[in-house]
Amino acid sequence: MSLLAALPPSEAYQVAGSGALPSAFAVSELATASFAAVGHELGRFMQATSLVSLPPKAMVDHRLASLWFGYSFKPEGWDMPSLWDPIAGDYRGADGWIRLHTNLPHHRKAALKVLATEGDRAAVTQAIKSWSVSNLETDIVAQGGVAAAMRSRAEWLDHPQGRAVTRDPLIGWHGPRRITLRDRPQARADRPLAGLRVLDMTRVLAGPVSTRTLAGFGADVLRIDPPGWDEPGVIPDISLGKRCAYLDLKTPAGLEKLQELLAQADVFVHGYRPGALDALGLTKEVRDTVAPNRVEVTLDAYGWQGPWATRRGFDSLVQMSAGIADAGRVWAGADKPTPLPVQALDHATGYLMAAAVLSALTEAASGHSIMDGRLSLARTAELLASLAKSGTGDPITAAEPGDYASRSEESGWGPGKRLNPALSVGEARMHWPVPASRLGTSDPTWQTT
Ligand SMILES: CC(C)(COP(=O)(O)OP(=O)(O)OC[C@H]1O[C@@H](n2cnc3c(N)ncnc32)[C@H](O)[C@@H]1OP(=O)(O)O)[C@@H](O)C(=O)NCCC(=O)NCCSC(=O)C(=O)O
Repeated sequence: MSLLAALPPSEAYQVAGSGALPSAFAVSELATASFAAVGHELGRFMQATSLVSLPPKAMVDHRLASLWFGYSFKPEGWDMPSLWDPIAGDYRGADGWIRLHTNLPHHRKAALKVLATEGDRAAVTQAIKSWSVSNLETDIVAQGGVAAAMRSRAEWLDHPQGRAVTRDPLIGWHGPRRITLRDRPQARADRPLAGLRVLDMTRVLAGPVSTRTLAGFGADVLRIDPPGWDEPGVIPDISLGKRCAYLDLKTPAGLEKLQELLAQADVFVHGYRPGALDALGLTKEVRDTVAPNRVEVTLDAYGWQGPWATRRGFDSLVQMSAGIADAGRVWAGADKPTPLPVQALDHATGYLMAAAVLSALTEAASGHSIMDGRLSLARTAELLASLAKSGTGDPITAAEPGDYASRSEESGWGPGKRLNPALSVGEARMHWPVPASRLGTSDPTWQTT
């Protein structure tokens, strides 16, 4: 059994272009290598499913790969909503810095409750001044909120959770199973994932990047969210190529419908913290019973062992915890947290999740048993920290008109331009006939038969 364990060696793929996102870390190198991981695994899958006789070499456009780690969509004649809630951000406490993540209403409520303020930014700044940042982090997390104190790399590597993360493999594979893949007569060398049904229960950026990637090679992706859920700052970017439906899994009818969809899915990708799916009635036993032939890949924020294994989290918080924002501060000569220029932990984890799905599909197509794959933002941070910067060429700062497709995309909000794809694998070039659409706008049904 050889399930994906690491980034592919550089001789396994071709790269065009040069440049680097300005950073203390090898962000552009990570971007190119994580696209390459998808391409490499897709090539192997194409061979395993007899779409090609030999795996074609992946071709990654280095500049575009870096740009896709930022925003892929540029609205024409309208503005994207802000990515951040007005209170989200970095604050100085009595003994250091802390970041609050308040984009989701229940996370905002938890933070404001601990700070005992109704809260505009000025009131929150004032309230945090007297707090020890690690006490504040503990109290907000205890209320079901999300926040992270800034730690140095050395502090993180000495922290019980930092130590636990370094014991996690890049992709943890668990629970060997044998599965039988469905025939997909639609699949072709230029659209290798056509007909592949991917059930997507991921949120914000990391998980949704993985399913956007699979859709880019033809997969039928159906995203499920709780009724009313929205992430306005990111959905136009990451709902590309997907259909999005609401289902209330706390009702018997919603749960039954979800199980029906899962039973028909080839792939299940989710970003529910350890235990969160179980609480909704979708335990591993239920998933194995309902959908024994699925491939399953998931992510969490802080890793799969250690005291923070079930902690809620986002890229910008993991950057604070894991010493990335502090190393950026030192590199930039700044007096405040300095994060990566893009949310690289999310994006790299997303592409690696897509590569993990393809790796498991290849094993299954080759008649081997598979396992469920687990990734985390914190483990991806360790991968980033281990990469050397090799960047030559001009800094990659912002996308230019030539980086975008010439034709506009009619998204669910209005027209816009999408970045040109960064990856091709033989005849297969990423593209998305389905434009970005709002959450909850499709029926919870599969498009492909
Ligand atoms: C994404 C999260 C932070 C979201 O946090 P929360 O909304 O607080 O998560 P929870 O799972 O606890 O869900 C909150 C509640 O919603 C309920 N819930 C969830 N889905 C449903 C549906 N479909 N129907 C009904 N109810 C639902 C769930 O049971 C909980 O109920 P109650 O228990 O009754 O309240 C977390 O899930 C997480 O850390 N996931 C792992 C890492 C990850 O994916 N992070 C986002 C990507 S990082 C990223 O993209 C970025 O940084 O940007």
